[in-house]
Amino acid sequence: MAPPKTYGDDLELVATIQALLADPAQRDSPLREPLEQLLGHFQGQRERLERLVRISDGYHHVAREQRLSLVEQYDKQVRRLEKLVRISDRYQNSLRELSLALRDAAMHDSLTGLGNRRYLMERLREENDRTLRLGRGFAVAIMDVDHFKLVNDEHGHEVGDLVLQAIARAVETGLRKYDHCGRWGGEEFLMLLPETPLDQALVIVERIRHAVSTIDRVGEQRVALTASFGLAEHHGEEGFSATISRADQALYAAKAAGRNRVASA
Ligand SMILES: Nc1nc2c(ncn2[C@@H]2O[C@H](COP(=O)(O)OP(=O)(O)OP(=O)(O)O)[C@@H](O)[C@H]2O)c(=O)[nH]1
Repeated sequence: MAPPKTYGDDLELVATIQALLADPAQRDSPLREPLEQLLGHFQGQRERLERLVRISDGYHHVAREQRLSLVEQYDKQVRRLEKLVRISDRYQNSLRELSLALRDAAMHDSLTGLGNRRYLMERLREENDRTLRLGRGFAVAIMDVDHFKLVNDEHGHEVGDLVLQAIARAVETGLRKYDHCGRWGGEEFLMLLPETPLDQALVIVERIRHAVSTIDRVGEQRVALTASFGLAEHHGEEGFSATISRADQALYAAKAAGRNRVASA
């Protein structure tokens, strides 16, 4: 089988025809006219082919430009996205910090820095769940400053505030590191002693009662302070509200019995 014709073969043929037409010996040849037509046809084809090549080159050029600009656009978008991610990360971090600060503020008493009632309720729920799971009880003590109204009346509200802060420090210092304490309201504080039977809790609460009674000065002001305590041990079979009620009743009993003492229920 003959090999396929190439463009080079065609050029050779064109050169042969041109040589024939240029040959003076062939001037009167009867083939001259068809050869001239063939040459014209070849030249027409060649021009068409060159036009096609130019168009194709142009098309490739445009496609290449478009491809480059697409790559650039893509890179730009990626950089923009990376920037957005960085901004969003920073934004989320500050939101997280803000929400932690808000949570902290919502859980703490601003005067004493201790946990507030909401904080204490969370700890009570946790300890209550632990008791239900593991069967270990906990003790609750409620402390109320004795005749605190007199402190305010005699020394003013500001000194009253300082007294509450000093008492908060005495309570914190007297507790173990795994105990919880907070301001239950006004001049009342609540202590939560995990996994502590009543007799052990009594020793700890007595220590705090004594510490409060030794506060004799806040700032420049001399003061005489005592506090009364109601203590109750929580058992799995009762809700923690019932334990708090019992501690409250014991506190009233301590007040009624003359204050500056611990009563247990
Ligand atoms: N300075 C100050 N006083 C407070 C604060 N919260 C409550 N109090 C005061 O605490 C006093 C509590 O008085 P009472 O409930 O009558 O009790 P008490 O004088 O402590 O007497 P007993 O509890 O019976 O020993 C009130 O005068 C309140 O105004 C506070 O944040 N700062």
